[in-house]
Amino acid sequence: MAASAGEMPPFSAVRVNKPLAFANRLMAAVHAALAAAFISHRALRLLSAASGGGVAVAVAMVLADLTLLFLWALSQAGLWRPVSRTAFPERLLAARRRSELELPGLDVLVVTADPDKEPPLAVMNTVVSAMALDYPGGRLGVYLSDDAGSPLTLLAARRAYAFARAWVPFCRKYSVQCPWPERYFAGDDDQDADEAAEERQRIKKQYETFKEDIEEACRKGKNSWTNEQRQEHDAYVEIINAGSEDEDEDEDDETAMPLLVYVSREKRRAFPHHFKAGALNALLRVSGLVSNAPYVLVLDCDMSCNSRGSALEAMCFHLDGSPPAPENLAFVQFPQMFHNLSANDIYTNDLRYIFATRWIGLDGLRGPLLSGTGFYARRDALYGATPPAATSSPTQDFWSMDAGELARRFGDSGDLVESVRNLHRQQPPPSSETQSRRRHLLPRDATLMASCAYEAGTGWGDESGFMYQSVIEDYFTGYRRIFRRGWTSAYCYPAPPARPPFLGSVPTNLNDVLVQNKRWMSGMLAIGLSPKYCPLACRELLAASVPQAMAVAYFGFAALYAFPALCYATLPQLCFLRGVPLFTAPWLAAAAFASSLLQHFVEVSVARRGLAVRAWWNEQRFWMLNAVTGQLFGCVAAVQDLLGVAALDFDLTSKARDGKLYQEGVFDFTGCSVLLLPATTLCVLNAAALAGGTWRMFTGGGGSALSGEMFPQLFLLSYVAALSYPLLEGMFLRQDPARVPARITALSVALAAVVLALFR
Ligand SMILES: O=c1ccn([C@@H]2O[C@H](COP(=O)(O)OP(=O)(O)O[C@H]3O[C@H](CO)[C@@H](O)[C@H](O)[C@H]3O)[C@@H](O)[C@H]2O)c(=O)[nH]1
Ligand SMILES: [Mn+2]
Repeated sequence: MAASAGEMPPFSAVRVNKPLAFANRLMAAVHAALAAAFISHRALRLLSAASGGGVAVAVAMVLADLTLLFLWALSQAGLWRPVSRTAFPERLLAARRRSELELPGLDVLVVTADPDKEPPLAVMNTVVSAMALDYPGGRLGVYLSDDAGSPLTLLAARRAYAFARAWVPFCRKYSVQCPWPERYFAGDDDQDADEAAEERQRIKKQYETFKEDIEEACRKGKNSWTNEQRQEHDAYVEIINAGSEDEDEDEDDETAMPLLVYVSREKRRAFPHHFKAGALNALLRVSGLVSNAPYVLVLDCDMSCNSRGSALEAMCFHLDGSPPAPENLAFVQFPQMFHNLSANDIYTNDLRYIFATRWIGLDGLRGPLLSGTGFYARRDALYGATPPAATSSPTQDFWSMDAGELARRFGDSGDLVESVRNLHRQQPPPSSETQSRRRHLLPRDATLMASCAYEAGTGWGDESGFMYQSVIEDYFTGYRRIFRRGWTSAYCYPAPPARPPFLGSVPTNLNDVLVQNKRWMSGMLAIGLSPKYCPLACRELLAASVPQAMAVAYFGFAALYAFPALCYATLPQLCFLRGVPLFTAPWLAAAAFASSLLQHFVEVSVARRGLAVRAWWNEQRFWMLNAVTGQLFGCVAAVQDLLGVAALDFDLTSKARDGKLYQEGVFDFTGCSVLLLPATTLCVLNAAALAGGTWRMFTGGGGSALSGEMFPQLFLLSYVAALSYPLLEGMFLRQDPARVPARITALSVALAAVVLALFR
């Protein structure tokens, strides 16, 4: 694991995108100046304004604009210094051939929670894809956590192993690019090698049998594992390799089968299970006992490996001790990309804002935020160590800690404590004897590691492992555990048309999307507003990097967009109806608005490598919709959480829908509930105000009505109406079952009427 010495060429390169950095900074300067002028104008008018209702409206608008400016300013950190990185795995491999370095062990942690919402076949595709990564089999372990403890998933895992015994060698032999069987057999690979044709047919048959078996088992097993059993079950750990035919064969490090371990942690209603973070911590412990690899890859069950190369690419950064690999590197993040995106992505599921823009910018500072899945992290960093003097050398913390302190932090399993200490040592590759022991013998404490009581009174979830205080464990862990302690990260973004390293699935109906956003927003706002954790009050983070603190804070406060959105969706409308102008400097308002639209348009187009009008429009629309739904309810939930009224929940997204309407670019309102109500109500209100106010404006309701001062509002209301057209259509024009539910429409009309009557 020696760092690359002077004569070795670096394993990675980094390039700053200077023209883009310049353009971003220029646009930021222009917008900052315009926004400041606009807000000052408004504030000055306010000072000289008459008293009464007008002042309250003006104060609200100034506060709304200040909130927008604040969030906008925080978001600029992620545009400041965009970079792109390249990894050179062939150099790494060459160094390895010259015995200048060893590849460290790698444990892949996959989590699943519900066999109904997360079909086992898809989960097993993820498992198998990870087993087929291009990495020495003797150093690769895949751990699957099944929070439901479902016998179906266990059975599927055993079948998956049997299939992998054919699949993994096949991928190795023919250097298959796509390790994800379902996609590979659907034709996603340049299946050119004629020599492989025969074997491919044979394995395809095996895959089909495997698939049928699992689907059959799912049909038969439906409803046989009750909700009760999902929430209350014992811990169970099984090394799937044990007892398989390869017992004594392939002990060669390179050609060995990777380890596959099934873990179902104990669940009891009386014990909080901390959702995904709790599952990952159980996996960290079990894997610590079994293989204790110094690096881990975390994967959601719906995010499969789509290329075999990511492991070696990640190691190019981790094992390269000298620049340009970042110093104190804790994790290498790969982008989340998705296999079921629609070309007309009406819910902006592609997460362009994060993975194709901000992470590239943050990579030029101290690295992107931890993003839940698709990252290769150092185990010791996740355990809560402080960075060592030199990258890729082990940290000292756990070595110097006394046994009592280690036991307090990690719990009192002597074996686990020993495994933590061992992280300090430069680990030699496991001998074939250890390997074979691992494959067959479950360590003594493995089941204990997955029990409810094990964490009681320890540092798990706070000082060690993934953090529990937020349902957005990735965001919070990245911020507190990693960046605050001085670690950094790197972003490995294979710009299209390069093969996406991982592909996940997106929710395909509006309600699922909003529920997911509400979870993200509430979880992050609970951190932003927390007196203890607020990123802008975190001295260590600010000392490490102010722009990084800004980026972390941006996400911590993003839900606050709900407030300006609510103001802008009601006040200009009500005032327009009465003929009261709100934008008394029309040109300034227009310029500030235009510069913000332009900046957004440039961002989207740069990410998409071409003028992207439709994607830009989709983002404008979804941003507006989400602000008064996911973000608004996120605010409510975060405040309830902070006040201790109701704890935040992790609503799982369903991965089992076909998403036909989403693919066609049609809004699917099925299952939409009260979460959508503010949006539909405001949409009706805006349409009514637009109609009524325009009528008044042109039929001479008041002498000054036609003066230019009303035009900004006329434009704003028209813009909102155009953006919200799918909602109007869904309420009043569509007849299909996926239209807005009738009771939501009725309620929205009634609520809008009440508001109009009250503030007429
Ligand atoms: O109690 C739980 C809840 C969830 N999960 C797993 O967590 C993963 C993510 O859940 P999913 O429903 O797919 O949520 P998403 O909204 O798609 O996840 C995004 O948001 C999460 C934070 O809310 C991040 O952790 C994820 O990486 C990120 O992809 C899945 O594998 C689940 O099986 C568990 O293991 N146990
Ligand atoms: Mn997901």
